Amino acid sequence: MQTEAIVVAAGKGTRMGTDMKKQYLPLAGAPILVRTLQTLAACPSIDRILIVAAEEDLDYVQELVREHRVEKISRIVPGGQERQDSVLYGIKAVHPETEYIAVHDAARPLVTVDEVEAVIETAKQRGAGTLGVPVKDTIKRVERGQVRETLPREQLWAVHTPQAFQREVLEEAHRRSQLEGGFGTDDASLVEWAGYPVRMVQGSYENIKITTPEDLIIAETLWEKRKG
Ligand SMILES: Nc1ccn([C@@H]2O[C@H](COP(=O)(O)OP(=O)(O)OP(=O)(O)O)[C@@H](O)[C@H]2O)c(=O)n1
Ligand SMILES: C[C@](O)(CO)[C@H](O)COP(=O)(O)O
Repeated sequence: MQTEAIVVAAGKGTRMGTDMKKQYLPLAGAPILVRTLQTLAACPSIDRILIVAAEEDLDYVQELVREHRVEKISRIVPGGQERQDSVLYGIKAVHPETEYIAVHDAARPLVTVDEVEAVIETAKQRGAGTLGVPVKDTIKRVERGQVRETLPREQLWAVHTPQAFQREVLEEAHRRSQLEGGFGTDDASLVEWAGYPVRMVQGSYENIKITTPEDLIIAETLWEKRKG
């Protein structure tokens, strides 16, 4: 059962507001993308890693992989306008023998090997799984500044990556989304929309997505704490 990881790294990092795209900023001395790739490469269940990067960054990413001796990299392919497009281009480029695909954000470098392994195992057992954590805040739905409702927190989870799927399930969800105009900020939502069940795997609150400048400070602190 071969598993390929698709690492999406083709975003612009607009909310970070730095000149350098956030996936290339250093986290404890190495680029965030490299930190993410190193963890995935250490996962026994992952056979290959495909990187999706912006067209203009393809040579730079190739150089990063070489310089940091990242293992298991199969291909580096250009991404698209939205995250969903980048994942689709990745799916189209996976190795023909791939049976399971784990999609992961380059911007989540704090994921652990155990978390990745747990999600892939879930995909193998149940077809589709995502990491996530129960929300800690009370969540309200707001329209034009007016609170409309307070959602039942016991049912709400914040969703992380990786998200892992049987290859055919992910392919069908993306194909149908493209044909019927479906849009999702994650892959699990496309798979749900296509009618497949998705299992939630509880992960860690540390698996943050580096999105705004304070996330980088938090990530540095967590990284240092792990080093002991
Ligand atoms: N067209 C896109 C958009 C996003 N991503 C990737 O998807 C992950 C999650 O996206 P996000 O954190 O929102 O990154 P950006 O889109 O870069 O951020 P922003 O919305 O602030 O521009 C990131 O690893 C990002 O590089 C991608 O591969 N292709
Ligand atoms: C996939 C994701 O990281 C799950 O939380 C998230 O949906 C990405 O969203 P973004 O708008 O691209 O940051």
